Amino acid sequence: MFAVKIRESIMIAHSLPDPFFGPAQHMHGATYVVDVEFQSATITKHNVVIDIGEAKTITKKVLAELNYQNLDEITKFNGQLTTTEFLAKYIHDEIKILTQQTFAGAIKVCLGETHDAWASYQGS
Ligand SMILES: Nc1nc2c(c(=O)[nH]1)N=C([C@H](O)[C@H](O)COP(=O)(O)OP(=O)(O)OP(=O)(O)O)CN2
Repeated sequence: MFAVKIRESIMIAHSLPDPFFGPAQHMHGATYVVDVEFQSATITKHNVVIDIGEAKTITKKVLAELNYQNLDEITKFNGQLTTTEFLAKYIHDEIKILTQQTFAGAIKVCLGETHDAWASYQGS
């Protein structure tokens, strides 16, 4: 299996309004390190999984909607607990849509929320 991984980061604010999350029920900030891995059993005629420039451009486009935002104010997240797992899948799904013409492999999105905690979503 081949893979290309790129890294970006975003800063957001949000709350997780459920007693399950203890103090994180209240508004707080997070800086996520966002790792996006493009996986493929084959490589193209140019011997790449995906052009790294394209991978970064598309990832930045998806993240731009979230960066410096209060996620509680984003209408499409209404009623959702915007956990790291939820955001990893959301970012995955958006990147998948934007790469549907150019990349047929699997995508894994891993969000590092602190130096010692991560969550990820891997598509098929
Ligand atoms: N599986 C997840 N668990 C938690 C998430 C998450 O996104 N996925 N998010 C949070 C909070 O947003 C925040 O990042 C951390 O909150 P905090 O209560 O300080 O963290 P801990 O649960 O690690 O710490 P304890 O205070 O020991 O409970 C929380 N969990």
